[in-house]
Amino acid sequence: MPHSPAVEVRGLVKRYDGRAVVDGLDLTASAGRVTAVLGPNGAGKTTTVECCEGLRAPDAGSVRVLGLDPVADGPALRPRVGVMLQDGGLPTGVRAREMLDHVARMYADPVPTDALAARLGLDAFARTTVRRLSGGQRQRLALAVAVVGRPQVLFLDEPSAGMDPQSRLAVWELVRELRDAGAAVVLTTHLMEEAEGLADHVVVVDHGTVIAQGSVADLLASGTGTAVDDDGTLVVRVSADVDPAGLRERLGAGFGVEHRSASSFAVTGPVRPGTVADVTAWLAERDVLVTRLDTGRRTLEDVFLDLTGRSLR
Ligand SMILES: Nc1ncnc2c1ncn2[C@@H]1O[C@H](COP(=O)(O)OP(=O)(O)OP(=O)(O)O)[C@@H](O)[C@H]1O
Repeated sequence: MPHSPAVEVRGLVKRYDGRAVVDGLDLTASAGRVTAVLGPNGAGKTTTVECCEGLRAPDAGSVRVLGLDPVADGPALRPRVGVMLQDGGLPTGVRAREMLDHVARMYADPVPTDALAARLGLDAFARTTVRRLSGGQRQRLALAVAVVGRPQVLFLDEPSAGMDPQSRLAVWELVRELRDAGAAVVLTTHLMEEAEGLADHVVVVDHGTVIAQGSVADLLASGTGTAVDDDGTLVVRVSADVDPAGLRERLGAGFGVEHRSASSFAVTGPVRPGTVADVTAWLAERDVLVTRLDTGRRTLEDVFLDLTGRSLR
């Protein structure tokens, strides 16, 4: 089997108004693998993917998809590449199912649309025009349109953004199947859970360039944070919102406590069995139930924040 990468980006530069929003970016994606591109808002992910899709021409560097130039060889690539744009990118006056059937007719060997519509739950809004679809429904239709031609390369820009949990699971299952069938899947996402669950290879982009890459396991192992060997993170999910600030005093010096959401907080520091006991006792005194405890394992989100910092873009 030939092993040239399905997508190969070298030294990509894209400027807007003289500002390089993609600045010497390298990216490789292979057949039969899901490559997830992560990065803060404005990092240059969509611009990079749009250059791969032939929607934007690079200012410098090279982009090859299946060995071809996405701009110059667009007509040759179109039947072999599936694209799901961030805003759906579908014409708004067409009914959902007509849209899918119309696109399917353009391919020699499309996926049967009845089955595809059923598994992505399109039947419930088959006769609704794209304009009237909810955000998540539009995303599901856009995904169906992207995959109906059995693409060898599939670009998904934030595929599950705005989707309910049921749809997200259906999308993940479909992406895994396509990957297992040999497609090269490139997806951008802000969902760390999506990257952890789907990606064979993760590329972290910031300020238009790649700042880290590898498998999820590689990235978790290569933690760049300040944690010393002895330190760990205890992520605590709770049944009721609780301000964990007082817990810091209880745990003493060397511990940090971070409120993450209404139902979770994280304790960082030299986490020991006694620490877990202290945390649960402190919560019990407040009549708050622990619904989940994760110990000792940095998450992809921890790594991502270490790499890209905490300032808003
Ligand atoms: N057509 C355009 N004209 C001018 N600036 C643009 C254009 N398209 C994108 N940009 C800018 O390029 C930068 C990168 O945008 P891009 O959409 O690639 O980021 P992203 O990583 O996909 O971000 P997000 O996570 O928010 O989707 C941003 O600062 C954006 O404002």
